Amino acid sequence: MLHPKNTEVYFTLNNGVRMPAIGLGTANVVEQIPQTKQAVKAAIKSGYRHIDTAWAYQCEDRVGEALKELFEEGVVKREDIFVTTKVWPTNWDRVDESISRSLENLGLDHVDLVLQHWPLCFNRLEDPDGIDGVRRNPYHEDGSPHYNEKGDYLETFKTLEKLYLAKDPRFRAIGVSNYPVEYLERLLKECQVVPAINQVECHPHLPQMELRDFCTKHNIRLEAYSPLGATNAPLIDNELVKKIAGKYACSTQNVLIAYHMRQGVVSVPRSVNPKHIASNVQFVALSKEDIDTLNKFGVENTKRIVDEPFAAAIPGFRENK
Ligand SMILES: NC(=O)C1=CN([C@@H]2O[C@H](COP(=O)(O)OP(=O)(O)OC[C@H]3O[C@@H](n4cnc5c(N)ncnc54)[C@H](O)[C@@H]3O)[C@@H](O)[C@H]2O)C=CC1
Ligand SMILES: O=C1O[C@H](CO)[C@@H](O)[C@@H]1O
Repeated sequence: MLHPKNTEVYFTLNNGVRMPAIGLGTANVVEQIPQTKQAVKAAIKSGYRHIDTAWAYQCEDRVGEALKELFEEGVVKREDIFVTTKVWPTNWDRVDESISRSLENLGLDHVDLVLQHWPLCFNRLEDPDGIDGVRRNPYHEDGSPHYNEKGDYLETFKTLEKLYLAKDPRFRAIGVSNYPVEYLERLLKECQVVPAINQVECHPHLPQMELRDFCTKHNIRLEAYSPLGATNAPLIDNELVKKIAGKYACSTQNVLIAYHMRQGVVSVPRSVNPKHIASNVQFVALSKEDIDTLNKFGVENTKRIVDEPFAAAIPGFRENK
């Protein structure tokens, strides 16, 4: 064993910022949103130094309450933790306002990383039950996504880039999420700043081999969302993962997280259960041979688990790529 805990592993981003290799995911299902505060407190007390959140998760205020108490209790200092937030497609042309709103929710003067959440532009439909009065996932009556047809998804990153180059003190790094290779190619042609991160669904059923190679070549760090297979963690019952976990006498959850850690990929498992949060930090020295076996399994059994109908416009999202 090289490291006693996953929480002690850090990766360096392309602008020199150090990012903890594991973070707590906070895209909690609606009923669990009220548990976000205790989950963040449990995570930090278990050694996590990285929280992945977003305006769209409707829990930034609860993350903020937890952090405020942790700072007041002297458990951690602001500079010891890494906080990510994201700009949702309804805010695609309101990047500046979205960042300010997230900081207000979080009660922080800066986050460490801002991601463009999806390469999509949504129309803003007023909805008193939405977030800040706007529907999160807007659809037409016929069920098709309410895209802003005049919008260009790259505008969001271009605005982030402009703020970053102007040394906006509200964040330390910028990146993207859910960008396929084709979109990254366009971004690299039209922008000067290379995104520090591309956060995408990634696990042994979706190893993202082509995207991973592209990101490595261009110094974009891959970050895995849904590392356990999303809600109810279906991948913890995967037979191959169970077999590998048996070899290391560890849990399947630990194999699923080590799969990323050992490949230089950041991961952000979500839980509101303090025992699960604490157990997810056990480091496993997964061998190259076992990683290759898991990658081969994924190439042969590719399956995207997070299926958002609004993602249909993005290449690859409906072809399990
Ligand atoms: N950029 C994007 O578009 C997206 C980002 N994300 C981010 O990634 C994070 C993680 O992905 P998720 O889809 O939330 O799913 P996940 O793959 O982290 O799995 C969450 C499920 O695993 C369960 N779980 C966690 N630890 C466990 C353990 N030790 N034993 C048993 N069950 C356990 C949780 O109770 C929950 O049901 C999100 O919370 C969010 O922060 C997620 C989806 C999309
Ligand atoms: O980050 C996100 O989480 C939700 C649920 O998986 C998804 O819509 C979004 O991209």
